[in-house]
Amino acid sequence: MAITALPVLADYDISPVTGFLPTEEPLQILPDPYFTLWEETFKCFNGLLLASRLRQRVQELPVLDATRLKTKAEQRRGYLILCMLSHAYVWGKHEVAAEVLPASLAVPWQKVADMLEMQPVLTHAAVVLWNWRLLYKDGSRDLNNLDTLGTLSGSSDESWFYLVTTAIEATGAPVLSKLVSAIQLVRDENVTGLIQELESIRDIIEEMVAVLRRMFERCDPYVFYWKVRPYLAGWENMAEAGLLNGVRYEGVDNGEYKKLAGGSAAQSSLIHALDVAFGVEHHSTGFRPNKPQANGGQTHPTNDNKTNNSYNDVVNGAAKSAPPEASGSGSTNFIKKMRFYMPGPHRNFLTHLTEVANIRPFVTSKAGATAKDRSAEIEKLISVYDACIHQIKSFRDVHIQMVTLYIVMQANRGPSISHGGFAPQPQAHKDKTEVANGHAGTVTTASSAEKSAQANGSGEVSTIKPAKKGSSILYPQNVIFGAPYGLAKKQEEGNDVVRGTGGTDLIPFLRQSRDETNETKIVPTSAISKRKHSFAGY
Ligand code: HEM
Repeated sequence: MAITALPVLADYDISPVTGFLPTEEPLQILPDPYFTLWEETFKCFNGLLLASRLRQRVQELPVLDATRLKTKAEQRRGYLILCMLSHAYVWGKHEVAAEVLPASLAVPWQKVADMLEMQPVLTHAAVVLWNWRLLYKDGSRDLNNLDTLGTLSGSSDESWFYLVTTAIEATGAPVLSKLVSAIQLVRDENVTGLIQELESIRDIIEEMVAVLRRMFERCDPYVFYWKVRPYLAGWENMAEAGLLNGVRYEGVDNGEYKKLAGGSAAQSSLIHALDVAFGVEHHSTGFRPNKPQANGGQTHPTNDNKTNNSYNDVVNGAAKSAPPEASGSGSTNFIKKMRFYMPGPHRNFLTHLTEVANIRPFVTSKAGATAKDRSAEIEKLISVYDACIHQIKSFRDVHIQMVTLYIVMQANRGPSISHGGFAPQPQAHKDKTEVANGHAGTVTTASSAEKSAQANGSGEVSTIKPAKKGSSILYPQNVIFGAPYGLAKKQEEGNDVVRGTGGTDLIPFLRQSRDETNETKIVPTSAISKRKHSFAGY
C-alpha cells in the first residue's frame, strides 16, 4: 500500500514561522478605492452602533462586488469588515436582534466567505488570525508588539482577548513543522530524533500555556461577559434571542435563513492540530468510550488511530460542505464541528494530518506490555510523549479556570447596572438565576438558594452564587439557550442542584475535553492537579 505523503505546510496556507497567521501583517485598508464606503463605515461603526445609527447606515450602503477583492489579503480584510459590521448590525445596541441581514452586507459576505472556503459568520480566523498589526514593524508577534484592527465593543479588553489568542497562535506556530517532522521520524523509526522533537514540542506548548494565562492581565471578565461576548454569538439555537430560524441573508440563497454558530477559539486549527497529531480523541459530552477503567487500566485504543480518530468522520463527511446540523448535532462532538468554521486550507491540513498521524500508535507499540521490558530510551520516549499530552491538558486546565471566571461567575453575579448592551426581555422564570453558556451562549435556570462560587483543586466552580434580583433582564445573555450543539440543557424545575445549569453544563464539556486529553497519556495520571489554584492568583 502506498504511503501517504506528509503534508507540506505551504500547500495549506500555513507558514513554518507564523503558522496559521499570515506571514505578512493583515491589510489595514483595502487598496481599491471601490471599497471606500466599507472602510469608512468600518472606521466609525462603534460610534454608529452607540448612536443606534449603524442599521440605517448599512441599509444605505450599495451592494458591492466582492469579486473585486483580488488577493487573499484583500479577501481577509473584506471578510473581517463584513463580520464585524454584520454582527454589530444583527445584535445592535439596546435593539431587538435583526432577523434579516441587508444585501449590502449579506451578498458580499457570502461571496468572500466562498472565496476563503468559510462561512458568512464571525469566526476565530476573522477576529484573531486576520485582525492584528505590529506596533513596531521589525518587532515580533507577541503581546508587547500587537494591536487589533477592529473590535465590536471598542474596548481594550476586547483587543486583549483577541491579541492573547493571536499571540498563542504565534507562539505555537513552530510546532506545526515539528509535528510533521515527528511523524517522519516515526516513519524512520528514529527514536532518538523523535525524543528531541517531542521535547521541543513540549516546550512550545508550555509557552502557549504561559501566554494563555496572560488573558487575566488585561481582559476584565465583566467587560468580556457583558460587553464583548454577546456580539460574538452567531445565530444557531438562538430562538430565545428572537432568531428562531437564524438570520435571513437578503439576496443570498433566495433569502433563506442560515443558522450558524458564532466565533470561538475552539475554531483554532492549532489546538486541533495538536490533538490530531498526538491522537487525542474527543467525543460528545457524556460519551466516554476510552475512559480508563476503575482499576486504572488504560483503554485508549492503541492501534492505528485512523479508524478511531474522532476527527475523521467530520472531515470526510458532510461537515466539509454542509452546515453543522447536517453532520448530526446530537451525536457529533462540538470540537469537531468547529472545523466547519475554519478557513478551507487549514481544515484540509487537519484532514491530511489525520491521515498520517502516527505518534501515539508508535509510542504505544514501543511501550510494550510491561514496564520492565522497556529500554531507558523507550522510557524516555514515553515520558516525553506524556509530557506533551500533559501540556495540552494544562492548557485545558487554565482554560477551564478562565471560562469559570469569565462566563460562569459573571453570569451568576449579573450586571452592575442594567444596560448590558441589549434590549431587555421579559423574564421566563421568576426568582431564578440564569446562567449563560458558550461563546454563542446558552442559559438555563438555577436555584436561588444561597450557594457560593468556590474553586476546587483545578479552579472549577462547584457551586453557584445567587444572582441579584433583576440581574437577568439583559439580552441575549439571559436567554441564549441551546448553546452551540446543546452544550447546556435547562435545569429541571425545582431542581436545587447547580449541576445542569448552563454554566455547569459548559464546564463538564470542557472538563471532558481536558480528561480525554489526560487519558491519552501512556502512563495514566490523575486529571486533577494537586496544585491549589485560586482566582485571586489570576
Ligand atoms: C476569556 C477567555 C476565554 C473564554 C471565556 C473562552 C470560552 C470558551 C467557551 C465558552 C468554550 C466552549 C465552546 C464555545 O462555546 O465556543 C470554549 C472552547 C474552547 N476554547 Fe475558549 N475561551 C477563552 C479563551 C480561549 C483561548 C485564548 C483559546 C486559545 C486558543 C481558547 C481555546 C478554546 C478551545 C480549543 C475550545 C474547545 C474546547 C477544547 O478544545 O477543550 N479559548 N472557550
